[in-house]
Amino acid sequence: MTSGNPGNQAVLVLENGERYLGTSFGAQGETLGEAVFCTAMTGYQETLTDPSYHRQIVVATAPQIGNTGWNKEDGESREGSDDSGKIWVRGYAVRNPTRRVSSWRASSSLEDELVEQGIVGIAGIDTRTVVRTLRDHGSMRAGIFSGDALAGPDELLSRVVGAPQMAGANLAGEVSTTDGYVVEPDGEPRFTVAAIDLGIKTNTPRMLAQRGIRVHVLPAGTTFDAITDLKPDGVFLSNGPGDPATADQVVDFTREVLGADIPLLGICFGNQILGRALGRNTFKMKFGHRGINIPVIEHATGAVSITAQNHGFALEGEAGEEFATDFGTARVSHICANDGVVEGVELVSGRAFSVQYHPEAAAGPHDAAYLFDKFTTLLQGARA
Ligand SMILES: NC(=O)CC[C@H](N)C(=O)O
Repeated sequence: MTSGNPGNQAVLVLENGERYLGTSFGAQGETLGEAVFCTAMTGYQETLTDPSYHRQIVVATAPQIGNTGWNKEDGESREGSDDSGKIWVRGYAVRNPTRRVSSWRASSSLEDELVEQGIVGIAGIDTRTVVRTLRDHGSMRAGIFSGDALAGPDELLSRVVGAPQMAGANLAGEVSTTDGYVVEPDGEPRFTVAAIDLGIKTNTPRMLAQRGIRVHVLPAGTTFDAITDLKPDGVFLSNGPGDPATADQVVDFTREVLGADIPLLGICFGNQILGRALGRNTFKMKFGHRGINIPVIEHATGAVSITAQNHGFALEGEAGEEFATDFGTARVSHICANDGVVEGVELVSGRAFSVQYHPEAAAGPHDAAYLFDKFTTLLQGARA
């Protein structure tokens, strides 16, 4: 298994007019999205299949990508060709794709999978310079063009600036399950949780099920009345793509959950939703947090977790800040050690909590896995 077509030209065009000439990687054609960078050294399969990356062109800071090929186990999206997960990124920009796959788990190469799923990518560009641009000027719209889509510079730039912005994008409905499904624990279920799929990663229901939870994964747009029929012990709000400021329906839903005193856990988009339900606003970050070694401080204890993250928006707030809500006092529970951005909120009662990072750690460190245990303890306590 080798990466093919190294001779074919491709160009990455940024909204600010910068152009990076490289070779086509994966499918050929045109793709448009928001260019963001991810600093993970491993876990590209999980990154590419994370539905939160919908409409984004990911630039990998790790220079060598593709070493372990593509396998049937690590996909984070349920759909896709065979079981290895649908690729949700809009495009992929890398420095140096590996020429030979080296893993006993690989069923194909990364490039073959990109071709198979029609994902346009680019290789051989100076990704360090692209990342510096995105860091200095912020995430911005971009396009990758190759094959028949290659055209004059002005034409390509006008294609890029004609694409929609990420701010204001309402995307959860585009990635969510339409029918819903159930993930069962191995033994007898101890609890039932209604999980709202705003772009859920496969490992999240898996980690809940490992704790004896029957997980009903439900479409975005599910109403509070619809979940009460399930008599859930708790509600989970998933990660997902797009601008949380557009997610009014699920914010209203969450306020009903909080009003009914049902235990609630949120991850990433789910953290932004809980924050909004508690009366906070979100904002678009300059270039976001995307990687698997981002340090987060728990305000109450000072404990630091190294976390997996992928977000471009955040909640407004300060470390440890307490604020009044319609559901009792809430507080900012976690912040990012790098830049002070809010990384978690909770009701002081303990009934609802959420984090901006990814305890399911796919890929990533397991420092935050205890949060699923904390949720299970909350479900148990709510029954007593
Ligand atoms: N991974 C996520 O859930 C991302 C949430 C949101 N789309 C953001 O970019 O901030």
